[in-house]
Parts: sequence; structure tokens; C-alpha cells
Amino acid sequence: MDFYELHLAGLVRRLPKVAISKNLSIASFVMMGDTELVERCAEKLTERLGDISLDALVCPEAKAIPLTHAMARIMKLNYVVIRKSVKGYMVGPLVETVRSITTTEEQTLVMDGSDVAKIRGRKVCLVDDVVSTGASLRSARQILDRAGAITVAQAAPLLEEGGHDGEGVTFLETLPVFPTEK
Ligand SMILES: Nc1ncnc2[nH]cnc12
Repeated sequence: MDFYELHLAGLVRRLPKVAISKNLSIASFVMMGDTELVERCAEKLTERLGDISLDALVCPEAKAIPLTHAMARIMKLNYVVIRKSVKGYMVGPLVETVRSITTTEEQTLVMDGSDVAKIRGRKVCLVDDVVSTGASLRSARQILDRAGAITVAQAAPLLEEGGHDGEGVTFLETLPVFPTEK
């Protein structure tokens, strides 16, 4: 298997290249479970956000949850996770059907009603692990708008090349994409 050597937040990781189509391969980046990488990225990203005034962090489930938790600890904030399905234990969930611009697929995003109450009228930073096309950030902003939150910042350790232009996203490094080897 072919690998890409990622240098991020002072650490090095070997990411397996995975074909996502006949022509395109990505370097698979899964920081969830990598304690050292999560903690280091949290420190660097928090530093890079500077002294912006925030009331809470928000992330989509699932890969960005540990990073968001680590950042929230440093910033002494709580955080909200945008879920992908309604759970029986939720109280008055807010459900938003989003359609990505790049695919025609519909996706359901859900925020527990008690989480909506925490961020309504509040300033939040949206956190993800890797920003690719920007579709997932866009969808997340859609449900945040409906929840009445004010998204004042967006942050991710990696910005994948060839997708989102990075404008408005605080990031640490870019991640290349590759032609699929035949
Ligand atoms: N390179 C990547 N690795 C893991 N998840 C991703 N989502 C978008 N790009 C990704």
C-alpha cells in the first residue's frame, strides 16, 4: 500500500492512500483515537484561533469529536455534537435535511433540543478534522443557523487540496489528493 507522510503539529503520521474513485485517491486521515495527535492539534488550533470570544464549540459526529473535546478543555468551554440521526433519548430534537451541492444525496442532521438551548444566540466555532469540499461545514452551518447560533469561526487541522478554498477556515496544514494509480 502506498502512504503519504503527513507532518502536522510537530508530529509525523503515515496515511494510507485510498482510492475514492477511478481517478482520485485521498490520504486517509483519522485522528480519532490518536491521543497525541488530537492533543497537539488542539493546542495549535486553539493558539491559531487567538483570543476570539466564543461561547461554545460545535462539531459534526464522529471523527472530530475528540479534537473538539480537547479544544474545549483548553478554552474552558462546552461543546455540542451535530448528530446524524435522531436518538430515543433526545429531547425535542431539531432535524434538518441538507442536500450537498456536490452530491445530490440527502443527509439528515440532528441537534438535541437541550443542545439547541445551549447555543441559541451564542457565538460558536465550528470544528472539523479535515475540510475537503466544504460541504460538511456548509451543512453544519445550516443547522446552526436554524438553531439560532452565530457561527463566528471555523477550524480544522487539515484543508484538503482541490476542494474548499480555505477562506474563513482556520487550519494548520494542507493535505494533497492524488491520481489513482492504475
Ligand atoms: N483525506 C480524508 N481523510 C479522512 N476523511 C476525509 N474526509 C475528507 N477528506 C478526508
